[in-house]
Amino acid sequence: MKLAVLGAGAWGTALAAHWAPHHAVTLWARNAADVEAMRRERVNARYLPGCLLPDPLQLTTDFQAAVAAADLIVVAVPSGALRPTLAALAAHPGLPPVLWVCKGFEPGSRKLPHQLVAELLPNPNHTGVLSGPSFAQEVAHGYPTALTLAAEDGALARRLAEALSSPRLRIYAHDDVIGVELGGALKNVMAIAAGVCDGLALGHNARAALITRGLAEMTRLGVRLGGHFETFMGLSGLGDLILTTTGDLSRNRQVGLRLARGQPLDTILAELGHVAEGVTTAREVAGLAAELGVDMPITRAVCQMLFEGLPAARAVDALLNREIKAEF
Ligand SMILES: NC(=O)C1=CN([C@@H]2O[C@H](COP(=O)(O)OP(=O)(O)OC[C@H]3O[C@@H](n4cnc5c(N)ncnc54)[C@H](O)[C@@H]3O)[C@@H](O)[C@H]2O)C=CC1
Ligand SMILES: O=C(CO)COP(=O)(O)O
Repeated sequence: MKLAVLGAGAWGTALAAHWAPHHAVTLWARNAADVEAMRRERVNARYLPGCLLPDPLQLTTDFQAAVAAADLIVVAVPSGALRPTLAALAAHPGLPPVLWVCKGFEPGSRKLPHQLVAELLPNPNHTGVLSGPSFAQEVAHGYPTALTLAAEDGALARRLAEALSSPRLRIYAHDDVIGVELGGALKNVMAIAAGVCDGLALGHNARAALITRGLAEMTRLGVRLGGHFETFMGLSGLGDLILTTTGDLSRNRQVGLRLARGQPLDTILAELGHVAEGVTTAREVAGLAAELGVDMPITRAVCQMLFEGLPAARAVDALLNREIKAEF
């Protein structure tokens, strides 16, 4: 298969490097100097240091050429950059199937990726989402990983899951696009909360409680928005929640760990040097939940810490001392 991976951050680079031995892969980046450096050094020093880029992997800044040659497009830019990337794709005649891998809402519009795809692409039926527990560094190094690929068209999901799986990357097919997208977006907010929990050294009990109640909160909103309950128990829900609430490679968890130390958000994001989708997603989700009357106390607490300067310890006290209620 001829793949064009659009976006050369940590995740786009890792996927392109992983697939390069199995497919003809071109990785597109918008920055010419970055592409030049990657060609020369065979490493993406800024976003994925320490992972060698396989020789067959092609690197380009020529968007049109990358798209024209592809029979599958994988959009790997953050949610905030999805709209312009889809708009550029939409101008292209005879577009092949398109997958996206971002995990978040469009900042400001409260829209999920599939809603932007429906708005902008001529053939939204020919599209899908790839998500699940997958740190870029581990995929790039060939560590075993399992993902979910969801498309409205079940046959397309199955065909692409088979084509993109490798001996170290097992991809399951699914048809619940909304549920898969929501799991990936909402777990980022919970990863921030878990970072706070561990940054304050609140113990294993607290973290287990947070993960469990976080899953309840994700599922409550997710089902209300049309996702299937069982999707939240799968790889793209619980799987990714476990990974990013416990794994220090998670940038969202890192945001929480630093919030617990009292660092201001601007400093945290500047030092991170990568996107942490949970920050914008928390704001979008809190607004959406309030509008729909869905109770999301952990998300609210994350927003108060991120945007209203609520000290982490006070947010924890407030969460623990809410009115007692039934678990289910
Ligand atoms: N890093 C990871 O382990 C994983 C990340 N993801 C998701 O993948 C998406 C991308 O994440 P990362 O690659 O890790 O982010 P990153 O912060 O490592 O890199 C972001 C990349 O997007 C590029 N970019 C930003 N705006 C752009 C635009 N308008 N046009 C073209 N390129 C643009 C940047 O130049 C940079 O190369 C996020 O939604 C993230 O949640 C999903 C699974 C794993
Ligand atoms: O989504 C991810 C792994 O599945 C990566 O999480 P972070 O964006 O928090 O690093």
